[in-house]
Amino acid sequence: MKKSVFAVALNHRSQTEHWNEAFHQSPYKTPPKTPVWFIKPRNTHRKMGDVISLPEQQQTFSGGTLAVVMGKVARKIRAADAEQYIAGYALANELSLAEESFYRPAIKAKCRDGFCPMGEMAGLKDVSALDIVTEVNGVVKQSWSTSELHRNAAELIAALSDFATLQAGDVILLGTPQQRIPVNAGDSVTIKAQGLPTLTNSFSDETNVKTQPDGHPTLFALGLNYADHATELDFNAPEEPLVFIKAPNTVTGDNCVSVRPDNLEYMHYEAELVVVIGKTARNVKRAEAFDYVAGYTVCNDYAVRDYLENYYRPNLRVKSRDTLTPLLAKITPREAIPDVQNLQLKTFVNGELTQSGSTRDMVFSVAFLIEYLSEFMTLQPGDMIATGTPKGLADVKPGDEVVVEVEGVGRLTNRIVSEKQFEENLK
Ligand SMILES: O=C(O)C/C(=C\C=C(/O)C(=O)O)C(=O)O
Ligand SMILES: [Mg+2]
Repeated sequence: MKKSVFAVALNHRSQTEHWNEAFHQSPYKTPPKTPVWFIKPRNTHRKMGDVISLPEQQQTFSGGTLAVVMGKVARKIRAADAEQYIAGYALANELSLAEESFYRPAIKAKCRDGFCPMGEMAGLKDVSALDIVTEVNGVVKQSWSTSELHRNAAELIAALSDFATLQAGDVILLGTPQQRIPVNAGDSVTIKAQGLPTLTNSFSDETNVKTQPDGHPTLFALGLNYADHATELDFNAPEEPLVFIKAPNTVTGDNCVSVRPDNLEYMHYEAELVVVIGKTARNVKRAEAFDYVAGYTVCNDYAVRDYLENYYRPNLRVKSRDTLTPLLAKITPREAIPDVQNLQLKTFVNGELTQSGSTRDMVFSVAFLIEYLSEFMTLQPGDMIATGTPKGLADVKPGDEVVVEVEGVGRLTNRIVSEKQFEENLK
């Protein structure tokens, strides 16, 4: 599996029914209006037959589901046309710790090593009422039907491809019921559905069960990792890192354009230092963290604030839109930066300084973040961590030139264009 795996929370009726009351109260206040997307990054990917290592002292739950596999590039596809973009379907297991909150579907619960095995793909004509059956050690523990989903595969493709270009081989997991199945060391879990190759994986409590995952490097990003920025947004600084993942479709390069969707109130830049991982990191202690760093680069983590849905942020619609993460390709080697916690960050819009801060003010340092992430997942060479942005956000408009820079690391320039300009250039 080389491509992106997108997943959607709260797409099964039993889940929205279960959470309905809570979603009308604080902190949610209102149920989500658009799909609550998340990503299963490459460290989670496994195949049929792989042994999956379970986290210690925390219950893991199986979530048998259907995966739709894209057959060609899909951009702004209508649900009625989605069928022709589908290569086929596969069974998958969206493994998770207990789902306790839908404030950024938590990577700590969903993105552990091995938490997304997937079976072989097959072509199926009609998946509108497909029974997805989960067996544990040969005993049926769950059976649910895709007819119980809020949005079907075509509707999810339309919603996602509206802002994220999908590639052939990209996958969308269609969701799981509220009731998940506990799995324990020694269990063998099989997911079945008529017409699809069965998916079986066994589970172990040995921590050294490894396979070599392939796939896109993961781009982690930190929310509110500078206390002054959190204050600017009327938030308290987080007590634990707020990590989200950005999909490859959002990444663009130096001197490229970024598209500001039409009819918006507020889209802002975010200058960020990006850490590039140089070697496989698991259970790394803070004191050794820099041994695992290849170097540093710079990104601009644009966000469309109009699309933040109250408490469910940041869904991919806000932070993972096509072209909204310019990233400098040049990596400054670790050795060239003696103190990464003392670098100036700046943003200039049309030549005027609008954002200025120092990596000194990070809430969670680079070393802390590597220790934190590698405690529950394997970081691999090429993975990156965008470490958050300081205070000083401002709206950007079509025609603006935006430059973000990190002292000693690099400078990244891009220009904002309207949707109309962008679409015309594509013709
Ligand atoms: O913008 C917000 O409200 C907070 C946030 C993300 C923040 C960053 O990307 C950052 O601080 O660099 C979010 O998505 O909720
Ligand atoms: Mg950011």
